[in-house]
Amino acid sequence: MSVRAPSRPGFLASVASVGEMDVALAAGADIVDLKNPAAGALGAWEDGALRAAVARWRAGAATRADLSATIGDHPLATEAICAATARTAEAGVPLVKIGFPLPAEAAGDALAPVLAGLRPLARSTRLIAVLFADQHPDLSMVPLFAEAGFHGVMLDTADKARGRLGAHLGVEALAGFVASARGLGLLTGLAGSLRLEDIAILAPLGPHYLGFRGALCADGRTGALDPARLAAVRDTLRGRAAA
Ligand SMILES: O=C[C@H](O)COP(=O)(O)O
Repeated sequence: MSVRAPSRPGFLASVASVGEMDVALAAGADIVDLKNPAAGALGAWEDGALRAAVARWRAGAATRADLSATIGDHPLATEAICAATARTAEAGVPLVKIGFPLPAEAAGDALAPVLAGLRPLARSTRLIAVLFADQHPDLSMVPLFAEAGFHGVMLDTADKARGRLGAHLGVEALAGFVASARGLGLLTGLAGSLRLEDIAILAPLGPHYLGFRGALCADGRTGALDPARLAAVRDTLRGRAAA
């Protein structure tokens, strides 16, 4: 599966409710990401809300925005990850984001059964692996996700109190991650308490999208979305392309 290289990074906005989904769509987000920030880095929505959001998104099919959802924070255990992924996919979410706590010191063997369990789901739903920059991730494992049929891979941070993406991985490491994932035909994303000023640093690395939550809220990532902040991120991303 190959993913076209971007002329500019797209705008992923994480939203906590159907109302916020509407706000993000109106603001021109490229991917609206259903996530419960109060329940953790990759906090999941309840089934009913997921299905309502999917129905609303489908009804507004004129929008070119894509729809993703996170499955919740889970340990690297096959049963828990596969069940949560299946639940999210069955709700009709087209892009499902799955967190993999993959510290470099962890045995690669721990990943194999999880990927084997997810492989059938990857045939019908676009799966995105999320690695956590603040957990010393083993980025050499990225090809394993491509081999398992994943659509994409992204970096985020697990502990939002421990600084932004750039506090954990330098530009060189991030550039290497993006280049190697793109080379494998994967959709690539970067996130992790990003602020407006991170866009100028990260956009030139060529990720397909940059993901935001905290920077879009007036009172922190568990607060409400602020349309003015959404517009500022959108405009900065677009201005970058025009430059
Ligand atoms: O997927 C993107 C995340 O929701 C980013 O959240 P954050 O900006 O609060 O780290």
